[in-house]
Amino acid sequence: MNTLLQDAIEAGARVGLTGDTLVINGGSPLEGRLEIRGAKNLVTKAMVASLLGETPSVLHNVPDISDVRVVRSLLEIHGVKVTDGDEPFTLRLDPSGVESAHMEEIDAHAGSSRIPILFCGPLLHRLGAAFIPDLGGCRIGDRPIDFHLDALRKFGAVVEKLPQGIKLSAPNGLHGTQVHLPYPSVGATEQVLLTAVLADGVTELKGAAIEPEIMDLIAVLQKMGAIISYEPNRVILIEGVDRLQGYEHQAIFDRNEAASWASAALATDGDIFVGGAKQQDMMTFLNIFRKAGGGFDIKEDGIRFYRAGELQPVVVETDVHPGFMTDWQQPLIVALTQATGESIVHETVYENRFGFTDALNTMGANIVVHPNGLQGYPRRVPRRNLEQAAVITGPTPLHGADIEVPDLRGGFSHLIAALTAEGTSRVSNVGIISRGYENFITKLELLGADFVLEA
Ligand SMILES: CC(=O)N[C@H]1[C@@H](OP(=O)(O)OP(=O)(O)OC[C@H]2O[C@@H](n3ccc(=O)[nH]c3=O)[C@H](O)[C@@H]2O)O[C@H](CO)[C@@H](O)[C@@H]1O
Ligand SMILES: C=C(OP(=O)(O)O)C(=O)O
Repeated sequence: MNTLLQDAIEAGARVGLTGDTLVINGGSPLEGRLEIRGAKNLVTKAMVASLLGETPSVLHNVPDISDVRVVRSLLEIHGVKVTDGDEPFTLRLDPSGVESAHMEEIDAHAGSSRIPILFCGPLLHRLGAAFIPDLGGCRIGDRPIDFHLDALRKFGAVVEKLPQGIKLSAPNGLHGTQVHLPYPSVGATEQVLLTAVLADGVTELKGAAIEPEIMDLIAVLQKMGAIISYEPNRVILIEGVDRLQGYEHQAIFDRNEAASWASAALATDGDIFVGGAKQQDMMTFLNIFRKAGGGFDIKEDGIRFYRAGELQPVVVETDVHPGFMTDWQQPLIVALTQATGESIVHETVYENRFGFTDALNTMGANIVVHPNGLQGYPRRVPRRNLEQAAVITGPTPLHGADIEVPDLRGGFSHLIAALTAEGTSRVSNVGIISRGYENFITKLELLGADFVLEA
């Protein structure tokens, strides 16, 4: 690939363009070394937390992904001065000039990400009012925000639903409260944390999500002066304080990106060293990866992933932490199409997260999706009404096809499928992948992938 073309693709990825098509010649292993940076699912939230401080914050290990650019822009229209730090991959966020944004500027962010909902608490504390545009993020289910709004009302917020979003005010301030989440929602837990830290009094959150990215957000908030304790059985206690300062923090690595490249090594019979990956937060993934025939070497500075033998079928149930994360199943399923026997993936977190398998079937895979889940199978995770299951029967050689990226993780799995398949594939809409995978085009090139960009 020539340099101009490379620059063009990277520029496209930087602005989050969605129209690009990669023409991929598959069938060769991905081999080499790449570095990953901070987690999309922490960095964006830590950026929002900067709104709560009275002094500037400094965030290290920030990836160049489009979700970060969306949050940066939202912070900027609210008067936060966001500048590149002195070191690479560092942002300095100065909230001293926070102000109400103009409606049309906020509107421009409608549908771009799910993070705007987390501006509620911080903006209510800083300005007494907030307007949140309609949310974006991956279309993988209904993705309601009822837990968020119920919790905000308990703190004393008044919520008004408008056609373009929601309007919030807190005429009597925000007060500590008791919240019991019906399901350990990541976003709703973060909503409670970001609201409770400056609320008047103590908040008890039951049924909290405890993903590593949430623990890292708690670390950020503690650095700012918050008092948060994590009790047994998913209970978090937050003692509200009067003021918070800025933080300096190194974001936790992106375990979703690490798991994606690991699955790419497994599917293509490759060998990939993922610099920055850490064992501790990937243990559940590593167990399944090993059972599926993957090998890994844990090093101080990252993890090497490869095939250790014949691929084996596995049964996986996605779950909240410390379970197998829903964002890991799509890339892994591509590898499972090459395993001998029947694998089953029970998707218990979202109700519509197997749409990407249609494209895999057109490439020769044998994947049957059961929209209401599979009854009668022994299960570790209690069944939820929204559950789906995919049965993957392999091995099935994959062949090239024209496919369109539907969402972030499904999109990455399409890339892996095209790289695994014999022949040529046209993968369109790849810009979406830049929401969560920094410079994925450069990384593919580093790993020896054979592809060109079709304008
Ligand atoms: C930006 C970010 O961090 N995204 C992650 C976050 O998404 P997100 O925070 O949106 O996911 P949640 O944990 O909130 O959602 C989990 C489940 O709870 C339901 N729910 C959630 C909120 C609510 O008010 N009502 C409700 O019913 C959802 O529809 C879903 O079925 O956690 C997910 C689960 O680990 C990951 O897949 C996403 O990558
Ligand atoms: C579902 C995801 O992200 P978001 O919540 O930002 O849509 C994801 O990262 O796979």
